[in-house]
Amino acid sequence: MESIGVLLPYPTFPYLEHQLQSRFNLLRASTKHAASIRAAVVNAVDGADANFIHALPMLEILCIYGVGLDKIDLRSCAERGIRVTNTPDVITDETADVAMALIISLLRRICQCDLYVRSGNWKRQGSSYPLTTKFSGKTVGILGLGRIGKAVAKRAEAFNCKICYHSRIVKTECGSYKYYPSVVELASNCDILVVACSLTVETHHIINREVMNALGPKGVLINVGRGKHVDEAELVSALIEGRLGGAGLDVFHDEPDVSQELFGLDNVVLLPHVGSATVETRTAMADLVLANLEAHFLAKPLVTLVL
Ligand SMILES: O=CC(=O)O
Repeated sequence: MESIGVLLPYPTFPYLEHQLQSRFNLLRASTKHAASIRAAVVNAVDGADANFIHALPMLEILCIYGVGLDKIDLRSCAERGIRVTNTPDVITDETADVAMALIISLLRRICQCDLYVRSGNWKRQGSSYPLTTKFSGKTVGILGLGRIGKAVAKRAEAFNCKICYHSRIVKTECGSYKYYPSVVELASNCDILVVACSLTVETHHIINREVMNALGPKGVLINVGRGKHVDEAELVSALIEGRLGGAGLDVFHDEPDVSQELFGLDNVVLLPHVGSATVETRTAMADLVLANLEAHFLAKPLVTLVL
């Protein structure tokens, strides 16, 4: 397959780059080589818009190194008969782990406690750190009970939490979790609201002022989905005004730009979109990309087909 042109438009995980380089004719820019590019590998954050796809007249397959489809112009792909794959399942555990880390960091003030020790304040002040908030036994509300949502629920169950959710459809296989027909009702009935749904026109800014007010001054919002699920300006106001207890965020509205006001707040934990960012998971994601590419060019069934 060394002669097959595969476009990688931006640097990525070195293992993936290396593997692509050794198996295909790896190309870095579409401009000069458009006519020889038969496959492209993109990530879920930068995506592939209509211009990107139209610039590649010979494109047969678009492999997403990630799961989110919100930055992929699926319509252009469908119109052109371009096949699309992503990397589900292998990222589920990591992303759910990060949701748990955000919850515990926020409630138990892990980042502040760490600073308390490092700064010497523990020794200087000779007093114990102020009391924090218990996680075990709380009610966790999950928005989107897909793969990641279910993995969060499973972990929270191990902490003796009660689980409730809102999804487009009732998940009959999760009968022990309480379903709420609206996000506001879900937010009114949980202590911790975890956003784990995909970003679509319907879920854009689904976490709005009303939802934040329903979650309330003791409630916390955790976002491991997409920044655009949350009205970030409203989030800043809710946190500053004390209408919302706290937020743990792995994703932001216009990342890597983060609302500056969040930096000054003590009731937030901010992560640089690292839900799936471990060596193990990124390797598994890369292997899925490679497996899909090879399957396509060997005319075998794709492993994780989107389109
Ligand atoms: O956010 C990451 C992804 O969609 O894979």
